[in-house]
Amino acid sequence: MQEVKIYDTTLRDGTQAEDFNLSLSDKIRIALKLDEFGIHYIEGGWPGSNPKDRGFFEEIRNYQFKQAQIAAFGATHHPMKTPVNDANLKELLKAQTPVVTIFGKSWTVHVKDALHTTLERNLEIIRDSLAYLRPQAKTLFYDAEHFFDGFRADRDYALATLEKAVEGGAECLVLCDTNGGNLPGAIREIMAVVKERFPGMPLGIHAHNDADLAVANSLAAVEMGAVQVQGTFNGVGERCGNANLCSIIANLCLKMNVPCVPPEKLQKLRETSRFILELANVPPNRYQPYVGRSAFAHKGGVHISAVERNPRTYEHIDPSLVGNRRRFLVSDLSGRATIKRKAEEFGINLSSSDPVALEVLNEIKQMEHEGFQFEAAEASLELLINKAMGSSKRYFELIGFRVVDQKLSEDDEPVSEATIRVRVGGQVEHTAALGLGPVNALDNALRKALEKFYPELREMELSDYKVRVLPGRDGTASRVRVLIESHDPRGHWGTVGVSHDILEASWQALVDSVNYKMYKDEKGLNGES
Ligand SMILES: CC(=O)SCCNC(=O)CCNC(=O)[C@H](O)C(C)(C)COP(=O)(O)OP(=O)(O)OC[C@H]1O[C@@H](n2cnc3c(N)ncnc32)[C@H](O)[C@@H]1OP(=O)(O)O
Ligand SMILES: CC(=O)C(=O)O
Repeated sequence: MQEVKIYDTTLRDGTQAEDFNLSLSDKIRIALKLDEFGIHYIEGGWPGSNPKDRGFFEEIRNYQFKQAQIAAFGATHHPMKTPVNDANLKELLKAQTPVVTIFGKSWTVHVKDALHTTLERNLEIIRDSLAYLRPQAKTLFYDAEHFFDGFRADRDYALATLEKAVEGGAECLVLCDTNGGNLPGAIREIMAVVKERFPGMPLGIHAHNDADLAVANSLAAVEMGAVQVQGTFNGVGERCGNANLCSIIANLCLKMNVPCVPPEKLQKLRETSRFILELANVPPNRYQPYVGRSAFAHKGGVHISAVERNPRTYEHIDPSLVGNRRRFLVSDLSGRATIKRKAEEFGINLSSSDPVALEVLNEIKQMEHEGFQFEAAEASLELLINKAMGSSKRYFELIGFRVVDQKLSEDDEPVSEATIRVRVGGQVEHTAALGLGPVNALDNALRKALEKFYPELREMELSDYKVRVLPGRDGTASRVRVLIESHDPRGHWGTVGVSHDILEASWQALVDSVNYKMYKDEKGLNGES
């Protein structure tokens, strides 16, 4: 199949997503990352829209790109203006990008109701806008907004808009499913008509995800001969998003054998996806196909037992091809094979026929029934398996703790204070500490008591603390589950506690976290549990 060029619009259409915002320097860093990954075109923004986007185009000129070409995006000229006096078109040229992309109206409803002009005038606008840009634009693309909806409403008119774009000098006609409501069958049928009408003209696709079909529609367009696919990393974009390039690129390379990015770059897919989310401060979707944390996570005991024997039984590709990894989750859906596999991951030799494996399995099932969850608390799980194997070490013993929360008046912030007594070896340590809230006070007091014996605890920090009220009892009498995530310079790990008492649940998770830190340091492990 013919090579498909990937046109990334994360920096433009991506930023039209709710809660997805990028600074100018984020945009530059993402553009460089996309270039490194092997993307062909990077749409940097709309220079006629705002100073940040104009700043982007000024600054990006100072960087050398390996193969990516930067595109500036904008609309055809305003109906009441001519191309020469249209500020938007002028800004597009001032951006001095190797690629200019403009969108125009294909749908009669849009021409009349959104643009407030006549069908005839819109045809002129399209042709004249492109013709004005043509002499100065090295590469000129035309995004036919709402093309599929427009075609269904008035096929001849929609095709006439493309004629005008070709007359104006467009080098690629990018057909857009702007409202994201079309089905792959419609994309195929309409692409077939356009292909016949414009033989030899490169076609592209720009699909939105409102019917959850943007990826399928983009791939259908490629099957019909599209040579350019527009989309965004992680599928961010206006409303429900744009076609997700992570899935499109992986599917083109691994399922359709269509060359798009260099094969060796595919292993950077997950890293690139994460990099962009990190800069936008958006939490990753763990269920995202190919690149999500759960994309190759196996939970059902039957699945794990089979994947152990042959990964192909429950994996559609080798996760390493896209830079992801296989994970085995322990839960009340596990079997002995899961425990054996998990123990192996922790460097513990435990056969699935060993009675300890069954003992651990039953204990986990009982604990999960009580509200524990080990998927995000693998450090607690590792300690539990060690204990069952008789190889756990007790680093300290609690003699007792007391936590006091005092609010002296309505206007005062509450003050939390914890006192704790622990025994380490033969020595008893008695300390007190204040904190921002009772859990923090308890954490501070415990560390203060232990740091004298275990100075490495100073480099450990809690990075996340989550409380979840478990169903079953009413209101404040409910059981709660506390999940704590901790880290040190070498890794991070999760621990869990469950109780009717939020402090007790926090204490359990806290103790596991401290014990795990000392255990992993002793074993020379990096964490990541
Ligand atoms: C399908 C897409 O995703 S297209 C990209 C959408 N992205 C954005 O809108 C983000 C950037 N947009 C902006 O910064 C602003 O909307 C601007 C600068 C472009 C325009 O701002 P304003 O001039 O204040 O207009 P406003 O946003 O209120 O309305 C849009 C204008 O664009 C016009 N317009 C819309 N599409 C087109 C088009 N294809 N060609 C020419 N004009 C168009 C509308 O008719 C309207 O002008 P009017 O009010 O004079 O009739
Ligand atoms: C051009 C564009 O962003 C769209 O039609 O969705």
